[in-house]
Amino acid sequence: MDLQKEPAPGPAHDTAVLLCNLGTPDAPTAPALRRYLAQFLSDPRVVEIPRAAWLPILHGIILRTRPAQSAAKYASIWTDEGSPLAVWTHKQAVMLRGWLGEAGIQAQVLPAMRYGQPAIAAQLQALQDAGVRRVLVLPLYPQYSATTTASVVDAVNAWTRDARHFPELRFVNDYHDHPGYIAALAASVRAHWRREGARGDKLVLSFHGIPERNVRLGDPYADQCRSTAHLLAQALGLADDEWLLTFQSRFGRARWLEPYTQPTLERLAAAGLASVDVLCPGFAADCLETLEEINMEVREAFLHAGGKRFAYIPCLNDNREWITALSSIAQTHLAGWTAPAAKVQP
Ligand SMILES: C=CC1=C(C)c2cc3[nH]c(cc4nc(cc5[nH]c(cc1n2)c(C)c5CCC(=O)O)C(CCC(=O)O)=C4C)c(C)c3C=C
Ligand SMILES: [Fe+2]
Ligand SMILES: [Fe+2]
Repeated sequence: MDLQKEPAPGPAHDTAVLLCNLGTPDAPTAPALRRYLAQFLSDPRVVEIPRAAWLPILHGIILRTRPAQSAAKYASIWTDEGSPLAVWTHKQAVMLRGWLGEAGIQAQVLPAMRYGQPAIAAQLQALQDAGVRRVLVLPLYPQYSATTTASVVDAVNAWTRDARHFPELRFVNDYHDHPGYIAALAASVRAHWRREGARGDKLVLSFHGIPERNVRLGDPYADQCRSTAHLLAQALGLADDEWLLTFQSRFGRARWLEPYTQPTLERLAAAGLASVDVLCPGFAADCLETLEEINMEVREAFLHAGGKRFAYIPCLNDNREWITALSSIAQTHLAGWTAPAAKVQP
């Protein structure tokens, strides 16, 4: 699938939604990973270490070893259509366009990636060239973090800095407590329980981590993850000892948000916890961090430590209730741009 060109632009509309996700390598190979990780890890929003100290470590150490290791992990989740993150984001853009159309809102919806392709700048340029005058930037991060959401805003601003006349812009900061998002998560957990015919002893809600220092400096991410987790547990009617919030994907040696997913599950398994259901509510689409890290690495660690049953609940992906929520989030932010013109009294 050519993600750069899809979905087809369709009839011209002057309003658009840019559906932004993190991005993914072009291929599960070491050279592709080197390009992707070089862009990703040199973003000052992602690694907040002074450039002069960080860039020699990045280029001298990390980019010599990590690309091959990460490529092998990506190879284990790659599909005929490409990287799951790209495939799902693309599908979400197509569906959102259809859902908005059903609601009487004619807007183009394009997927865009913060790192890799299709780049945010290229998609904004394509919209501008197609005559779009208003763009809603919707990052697919339910919880705001400077490492992710603000970095998308930076990429948009880098493009506007070079443009003489750019479209009117709006941004969605987060949707961590949006009732439609929480309801879609709850429905997906209930559907999983029904499919399995059983519930685990605990529902584990694993969010991507960030450095603990970022939170101390004012990043609202951790609070928003806790808020999402509580709202979801409440929607499912879970008692406090029936669920658990953890943070995954630690990078480097600094302290990140705790409790860490894998060590926590290993400790609980060793202490006799037999069965878990695991959901990653902070990821709008399945990707390396969910399919490989959680459903392969953490699964194996849990079972190895004595756990008996590890059931992974997929991300919202193309779930219809979720696309309805996404459409509602978009509509709220499009208000006034796409509403039918008000009748002017003579
Ligand atoms: C180095 C620091 C990193 C921070 C901070 C970080 C925050 C963060 N990331 C996501 C979502 C995703 N991250 C993904 C992969 C990934 N993340 C990091 C590092 C940091 N992330 C790396 C180096 C990688 C690449 C893979 C690897 O080599 O380990 C992905 C998956 C992308 C895919 O192609 O499937 C997602 C999604 C969030 C939400 C977040 C902060 C809130
Ligand atoms: Fe990450
Ligand atoms: Fe990871």
